[in-house]
Amino acid sequence: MTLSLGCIADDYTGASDLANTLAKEGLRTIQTIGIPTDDLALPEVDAIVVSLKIRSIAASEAVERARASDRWLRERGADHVMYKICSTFDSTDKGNIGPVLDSLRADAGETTVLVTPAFPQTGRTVYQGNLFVGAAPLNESPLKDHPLNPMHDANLVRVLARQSAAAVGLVDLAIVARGAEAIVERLARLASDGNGAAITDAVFESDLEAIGAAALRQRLSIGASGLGLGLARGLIAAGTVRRHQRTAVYGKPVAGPAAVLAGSCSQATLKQIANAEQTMPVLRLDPEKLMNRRDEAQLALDWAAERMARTPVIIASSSNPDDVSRLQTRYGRDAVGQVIERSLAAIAEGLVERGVRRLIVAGGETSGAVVDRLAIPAFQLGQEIVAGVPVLHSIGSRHGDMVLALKSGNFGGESFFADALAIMA
Ligand SMILES: Nc1ncnc2c1ncn2[C@@H]1O[C@H](COP(=O)(O)OP(=O)(O)O)[C@@H](O)[C@H]1O
Ligand SMILES: O=C(O)[C@@H](O)C(=O)COP(=O)(O)O
Repeated sequence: MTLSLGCIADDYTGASDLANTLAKEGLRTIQTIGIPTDDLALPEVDAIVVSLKIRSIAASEAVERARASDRWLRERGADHVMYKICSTFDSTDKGNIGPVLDSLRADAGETTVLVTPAFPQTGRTVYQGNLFVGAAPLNESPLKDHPLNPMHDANLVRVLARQSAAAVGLVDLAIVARGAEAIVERLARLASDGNGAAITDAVFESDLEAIGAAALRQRLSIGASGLGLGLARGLIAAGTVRRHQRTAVYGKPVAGPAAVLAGSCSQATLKQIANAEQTMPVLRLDPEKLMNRRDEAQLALDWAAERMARTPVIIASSSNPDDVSRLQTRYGRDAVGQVIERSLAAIAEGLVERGVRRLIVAGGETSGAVVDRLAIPAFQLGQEIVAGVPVLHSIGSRHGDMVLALKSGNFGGESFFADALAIMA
């Protein structure tokens, strides 16, 4: 297999979002969980998205895993590697976007790396280096209350400069609007001024096409699904890849009960849970008890077992920002995140042992914990449910065929869970 595009995603929902975009644009794409083992049979593809869970771990470890994935992808022919970050630039002043960028840039021998989290389909746009979520600047959006990486600054030139060892410049919209050559010239100028990265404005798909064409002149780029769209269109326009009709895998219907697990505390997910509560049973886990009682997961499984032969069930730890911050003050941010992720992963395993084969997970870190516990090695792309969230068909799962949807906390409308379950039926 010779890859035309290699991708490394810093979380699993982000990986499925990017893989969905690449597949929609005509690239044969699969999502792997980490670097696949040699014995995993993979179909012939144009692009692989290696999913890592490195958004909120120690920067040194994130760097090590990203570099290993980069080497693996390049050994399989990928000339260009895209590092997929969140469209809301989820990170802290310690990283991990900056440290990973610095190390992948050095490995690729690049001077100034193009960076853009724009994803207009989901309302993420960048202007003068400032990230907007819909109409709100990032720091006024619900991301200001994220449990692990609250975002308090919309100016990404500043945000990235705090994380990266190198200086950070800007390719503004006026330059992007002039097309790929103008972007390349601006990057060269930024390089000669000593910048290691360039936040790049983008508002419309045409901006992303110019950005994709410019990025392909280099060996590395960093961004969200919008950049993936630009790279895919650039590869096809250049004749490097033949556009394949999107062949969403429909597969054999997967029988058995369906369940939803939610660990995201985003406003979108909170609304989706409230909406679903009108039509299906929802168990709201008590986060305080999860922190203290070992049998909480077992109680949740008993609750689910009584219901799931008749109806899909939802089990959620999600709380509003005030409750999240109270719990974190008491137990510490990292401890809370890890304990709750572990509990939801244990519940996922118990549900699958009891026959669940269709599973929706809300939350990136939560999805990582669940998929790791289920030890699913890779996914083929199925139908798109909403922008950024595809149906995923397991490859090589020890539980037999499974169908999953890994939903970014922030994605999807209020009826997402019912809509997704209908498509996954
Ligand atoms: N009630 C809660 N209080 C505090 N933290 C929580 C609660 N429920 C879940 N969490 C943690 O919040 C984090 C949510 O992150 P994630 O799953 O990535 O969601 P999102 O996609 O919205 O970013 C996880 O680490 C999860 O364990
Ligand atoms: O780019 C995005 O917004 C998503 O693909 C993404 O990375 C999701 O992260 P979570 O919100 O943590 O699920």
